[in-house]
Amino acid sequence: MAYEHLTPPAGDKITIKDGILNVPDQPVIPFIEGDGTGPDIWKASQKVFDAAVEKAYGGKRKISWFEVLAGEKSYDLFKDKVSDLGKAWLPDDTLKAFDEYLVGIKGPLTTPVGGGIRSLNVALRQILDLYVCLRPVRWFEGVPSPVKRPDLTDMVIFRENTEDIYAGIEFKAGTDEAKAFGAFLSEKYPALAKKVRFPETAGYGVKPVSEEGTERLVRAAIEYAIAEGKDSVTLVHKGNIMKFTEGGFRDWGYELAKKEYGAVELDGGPWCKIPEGKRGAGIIIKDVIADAFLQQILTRPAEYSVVATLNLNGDYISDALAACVGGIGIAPGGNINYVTGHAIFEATHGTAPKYANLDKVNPGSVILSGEMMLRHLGWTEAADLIIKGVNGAIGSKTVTYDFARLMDDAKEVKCSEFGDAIIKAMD
Ligand SMILES: NC(=O)C1=CN([C@@H]2O[C@H](COP(=O)(O)OP(=O)(O)OC[C@H]3O[C@@H](n4cnc5c(N)ncnc54)[C@H](OP(=O)(O)O)[C@@H]3O)[C@@H](O)[C@H]2O)C=CC1
Ligand SMILES: O=C(O)CCC(=O)C(=O)O
Ligand SMILES: [Mg+2]
Repeated sequence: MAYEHLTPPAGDKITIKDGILNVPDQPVIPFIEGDGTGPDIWKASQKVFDAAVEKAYGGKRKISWFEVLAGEKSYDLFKDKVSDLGKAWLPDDTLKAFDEYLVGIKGPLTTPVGGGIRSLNVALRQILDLYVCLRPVRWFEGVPSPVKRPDLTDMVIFRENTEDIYAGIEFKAGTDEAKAFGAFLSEKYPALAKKVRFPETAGYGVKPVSEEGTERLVRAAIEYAIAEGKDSVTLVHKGNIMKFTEGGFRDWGYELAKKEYGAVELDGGPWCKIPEGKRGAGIIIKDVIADAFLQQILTRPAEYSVVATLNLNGDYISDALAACVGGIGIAPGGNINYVTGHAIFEATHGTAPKYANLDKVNPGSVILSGEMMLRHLGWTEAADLIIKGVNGAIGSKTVTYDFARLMDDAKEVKCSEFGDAIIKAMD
């Protein structure tokens, strides 16, 4: 099927075979600029990516950027041209491009609170089945932080990205759907229906969490720990209260570690360890209840390394951990399906609308998301240059407002200037 409104640029497709990506020298990479501060951030970031690739490969490799639309820019363009407004927010062309070219990157997209459209960010993850939301959290020397030892925080979050209460199965209070759901409960499960304190005015949410969904997420986390030489994978859940969803996540996670990696219980369990002679020998699989985890990331961060968790917990944990190492101005991520090869890299933060078009915010999260993307593609030299550039810019205290307000003697620069400082520091 041809594109309806888009024309792809010259370049080649990234493909996957037996789980290994094949990356041409001029890959077409679709991107969404994003809403709010997205355009400012994207402009600064793209310049950094191109500079890093040019410097690393001297013209032998080059990204062929393919702008695809979603969010407000798309809606404004297509709202009068389509009968289904959902397709104005997220056109089929955009989905086709991410599907066809496998790996892409995006800026943040707005989601209204309460009513209005459901999250386009979540829709992209669900439609492309990007089951891992990978969010590394590390401290860059010199970044101001509210904790005493930010250097002790070095974690990688594997957030399940397709299930949980986050999937958006909800019934609004007072609607026929909510009434039907309440009636179904009363009829089939009268004891449970009694637990709904105010049935006449209750809205409902459904929280699907499956064995398959848990297994593929936990498998990805353990594989990462093996590949990167990490010593533990921690399952973070609220399984004491939500026994068959969050508790299921914990139990299925441990079972997978035993079944596929031969992990054996330590001191009667449930913690377990992959024994000598097996792939991943020495890795400990442990678990912690989510509320305790949120205080321990402040009090004992060094005890955690790879973290596997459910969708909503992962959302909260991402921002909390990002704050420990300097805030969401510098918190990258990637949404990945390791089987099909589909991936969309994106920052942890949102559109920060009050700063839109001021050329003010920190582009660091999208720049580091691009760094993750380049590393994911095997373009390690370009990725390393971005890290060198970020370290150099921060080291010289040339930073955006979010860092500058917490640093002594910093030179506050604009979003675009921070990108330029990163490029300069690549030399
Ligand atoms: N994946 C995505 O596309 C995401 C989209 N969203 C959406 O974004 C919208 C706004 O959400 P909101 O809750 O305000 O969260 P945001 O992450 O957009 O912003 C919250 C605050 O975080 C700080 N911040 C955010 N981005 C940056 C940056 N690049 N540099 C420096 N500081 C930054 C600012 O703090 P300060 O005020 O202290 O300067 C900002 O006010 C919502 O519609 C939400 O749904 C949210 C998260 C992810
Ligand atoms: O989709 C959104 O608007 C918010 C998503 C979010 O906060 C996240 O994925 O971290
Ligand atoms: Mg979030």
